[in-house]
Amino acid sequence: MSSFSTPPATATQALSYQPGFGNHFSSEALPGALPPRQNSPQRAPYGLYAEQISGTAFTAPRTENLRTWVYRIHPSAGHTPFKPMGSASLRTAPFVDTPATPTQLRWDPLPAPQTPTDFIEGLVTMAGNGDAATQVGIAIHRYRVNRAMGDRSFYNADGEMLIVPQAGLLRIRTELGILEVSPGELAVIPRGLRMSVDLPEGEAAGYVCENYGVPFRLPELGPIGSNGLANPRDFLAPVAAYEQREGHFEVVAKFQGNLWVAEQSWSPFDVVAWHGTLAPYKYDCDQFMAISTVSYDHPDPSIYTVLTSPSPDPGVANVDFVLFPSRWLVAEQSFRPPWYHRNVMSEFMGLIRGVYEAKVEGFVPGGCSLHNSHSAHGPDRETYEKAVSAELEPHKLPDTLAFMFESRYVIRPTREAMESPTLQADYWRCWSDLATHFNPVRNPNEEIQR
Ligand SMILES: O=C(O)Cc1cc(O)ccc1O
Ligand SMILES: [Fe+2]
Repeated sequence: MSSFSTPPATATQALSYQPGFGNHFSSEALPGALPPRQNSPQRAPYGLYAEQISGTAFTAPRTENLRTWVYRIHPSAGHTPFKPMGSASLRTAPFVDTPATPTQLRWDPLPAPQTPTDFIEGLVTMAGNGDAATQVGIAIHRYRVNRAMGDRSFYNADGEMLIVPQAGLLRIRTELGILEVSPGELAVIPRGLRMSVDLPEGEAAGYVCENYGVPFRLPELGPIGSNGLANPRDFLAPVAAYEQREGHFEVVAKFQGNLWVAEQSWSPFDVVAWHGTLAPYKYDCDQFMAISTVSYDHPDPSIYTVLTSPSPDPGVANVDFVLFPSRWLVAEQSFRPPWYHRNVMSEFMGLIRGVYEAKVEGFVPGGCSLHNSHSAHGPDRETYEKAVSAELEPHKLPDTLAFMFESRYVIRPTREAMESPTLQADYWRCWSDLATHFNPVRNPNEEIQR
């Protein structure tokens, strides 16, 4: 016997969400399913089981503390013992199977899978750093998938998952409710929360940043003030949505770098009500309030930080998630694209749509690039030539959305990424034919009035 409190995965009915970043949310799919004044009453409403899921140590400071109480049909513990399960291309840090190269790297999109492949089977680890065991660093994966997870669910004890779709809608069922996430939006699934990814459009591709460190939060705004960049109210958490379904359900765990699978005879998405601060969420990148110069020069890309996972050193990120959206460029007397640079932090970039402002060609939607600590990079030749001869009128960057995972730790590519046919062998050539303009006897800038 099965019954649904929510429509099945193919339905198109709009979902409800609760707005706000880091709120203490409350949601019940049946009236009165949340105990009115305590977390763990002798008997929970409707005969439900109470269970607490914590995302930080019990004793973490209030401002950082994440935990949620769920009221569910079955407690989560009732599954068979976990058995090891292989994984095709999913890897976990530390990454030591191939030396990290200082060469600039760029990849084409992943090819379409040849066999039915779900979201977990389709994760291909590109690079990462730190060590999942000590909760430091990240792993960066890509996915290209064509099969719904259906009655297979997944939780990741190694880190939270920032999912950045590039193509295809994701319908993510979680214990706390359902998120639908389109290209141009992102989703964050907290460490340990069970989820299942279905594909209403049949296939999907995108990127995942698995964050072993402290959970993503909004960056400080400093002198920007109390508004701007990603505004808290644009983050959306789901509402409680439970399934009461019996059958054969798999729970896949990612634990210390390995996948494990257990079985149970009921859907893990059986939470009827919940309240708390630990919640999955989504964000529409088109809501990002971009701030930049209205006078001169190109600001550091940290001005486009959406979310940050801090490291113990103030201002230095385990990982920042940075967006490069469509926006107006108005800088006067300035070289407007990103400058040439060597960054102590390491930069992994992806492209959702359009053309990235520093690369005329070769960096395509679904592709990615890696410029590691102190590896020199910047605009390709054509971008440079256009930028130095451009009329500096106000100019709107046409529809585009690129992003960067920037980390203080060197981002080591995996052996699979280095041996992949998608690796562009000639990427380095985009800078090799930059012309020399130097002329020691004539400085045309002397003719320009400042
Ligand atoms: O390398 C890149 O393209 C990312 C980047 C963008 C920018 O505007 C300034 C610095 C930077 O690293
Ligand atoms: Fe850069």
